[in-house]
Amino acid sequence: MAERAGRRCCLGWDFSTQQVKIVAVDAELNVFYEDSVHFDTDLPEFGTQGGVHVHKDRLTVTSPVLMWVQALDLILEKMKASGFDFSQVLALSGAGQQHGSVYWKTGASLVLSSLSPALPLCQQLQACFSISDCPIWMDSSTTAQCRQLEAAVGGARALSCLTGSRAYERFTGNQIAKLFQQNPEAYSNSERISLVSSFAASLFLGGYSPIDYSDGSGMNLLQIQEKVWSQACLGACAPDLEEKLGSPVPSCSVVGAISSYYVQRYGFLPTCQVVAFTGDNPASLAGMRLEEGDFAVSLGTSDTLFLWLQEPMPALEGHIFCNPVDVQYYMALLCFKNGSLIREKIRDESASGSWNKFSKALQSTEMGNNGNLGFYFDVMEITPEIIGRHRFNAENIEVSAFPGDVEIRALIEGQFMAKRIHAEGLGYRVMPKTKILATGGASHNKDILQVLADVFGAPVYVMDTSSSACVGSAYRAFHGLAGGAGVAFSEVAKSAPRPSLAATPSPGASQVYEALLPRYAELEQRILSQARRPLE
Ligand SMILES: Nc1ncnc2c1ncn2[C@@H]1O[C@H](COP(=O)(O)OP(=O)(O)O)[C@@H](O)[C@H]1O
Ligand SMILES: O=C(CO)[C@@H](O)[C@H](O)COP(=O)(O)O
Repeated sequence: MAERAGRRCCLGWDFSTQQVKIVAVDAELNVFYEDSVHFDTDLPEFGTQGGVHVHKDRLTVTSPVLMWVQALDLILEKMKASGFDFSQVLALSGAGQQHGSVYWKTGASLVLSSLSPALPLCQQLQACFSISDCPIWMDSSTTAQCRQLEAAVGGARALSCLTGSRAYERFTGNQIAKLFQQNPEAYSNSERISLVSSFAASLFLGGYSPIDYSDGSGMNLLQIQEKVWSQACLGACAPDLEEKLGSPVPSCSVVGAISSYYVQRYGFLPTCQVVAFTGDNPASLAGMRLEEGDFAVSLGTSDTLFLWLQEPMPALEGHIFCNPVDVQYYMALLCFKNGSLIREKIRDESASGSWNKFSKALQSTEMGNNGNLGFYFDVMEITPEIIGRHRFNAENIEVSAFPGDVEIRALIEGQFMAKRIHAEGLGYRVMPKTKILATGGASHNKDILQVLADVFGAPVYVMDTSSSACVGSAYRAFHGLAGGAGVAFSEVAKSAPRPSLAATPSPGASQVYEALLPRYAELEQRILSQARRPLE
């Protein structure tokens, strides 16, 4: 997309699972530049599928750290080639896929702070990481470490009250504990441990960026009320961890000025400020300017559902994070691992790989799918912990297959019923004024959004760009620049374009789903109890 000269702007980055994306947002909060680098297709030499490597045990999932570095080189070169005027950038911020961790080798900070503008980052940072493949949010290999952490702090509920979540396999503290137990040398050779978000900020700073409170809440290490690392959790995970993490900071903090590397190589001004990076879901909350009572549904690689919370309500399911735009508040989040990738698989199997045909199947089938329901968890789901595909006919009898169109509707209805049931299980209710704000790649698909509106019985809104994490990051950069905590984020973002209406509930939807939702919940329980039985 061509740059328009002379626009003062902030940049918003997103280092997500499948790609690195960027937007430039001008002072009137209009997006005027968008770009992305897709890991699988633009950097095939790393051999990722969906941006990740799934290991032989099917539980360990990693991404190469140098792929993220090279993606940044590539996207900056693309911007430069398009004539983007970096001297107009006042500040930048960004987001990262949550929970993933990067291990900087002893001595790396020296390399980071003395980068030569003549060379790309990836050439200079090659030897800077004590492990080349970083654990990411899809990893579920740390069950033993989760149980150890919960035991150390008095159980799952105690951990949830302290850190906002019971122990989850993908949460960074448990991943660090696994690294320390299995590869103590790599752990002790790491002078700093970053989240993907703070790692990306560090690349821009030319020095280590602190972890922000909101993304830091996804580690099982941060006391979300006091906003300090929990000594009990640190101690249970690995020795000397506090110094490797650095102190956490409010999400709206300016963490420094951009490194001279970017000034000399790309023409940024040395005054360009870097505002703390955060998690992609918190950044989306900022981008969608979520209000209390609204539900946000992100349909990216993962599906997530999140909302703004006044008070933390820790539970044994779901997560409470510190709020990324107002340090007094919180956000609740549910994560569903089988999101876009299973939609793609069913599209390939039942709609010849075409989103168009997938949509036609949704259009040609009835709400409620004549009573046919499905659960599609090709990888171990997070919410709830189920694996496998399970299909039921209107008599609740498990069947082995559905016709293609029925399969597609069963998948999409099932995905949204699960979201509503689990959100309601935590006490969050759809009210008459509830809006659903949808984002992520699949929010391009109006027919998927129609099912979302029908299942929730609420209107669905979308932003002009499906990359609300990038847009939210740019808004957060303006917020940090304006003074951060001393200024209301809503004031800074007030002129931002409003989301537009994409779908309203169809007539009769509430009757159909009021009948179907309890059935879905019962069948989910049935699958869960069958899965548990062999262990008992
Ligand atoms: N028209 C569409 N209908 C449904 N899903 C789509 C459509 N276009 C893109 N997607 C999905 O969007 C996903 C990428 O979403 P995105 O939010 O960019 O991911 P992430 O930020 O996790 O890298 C792809 O995996 C793809 O399945
Ligand atoms: O694990 C979570 C949230 O807890 C995921 O939502 C990750 O943050 C990945 O995000 P996407 O790349 O799917 O947007």
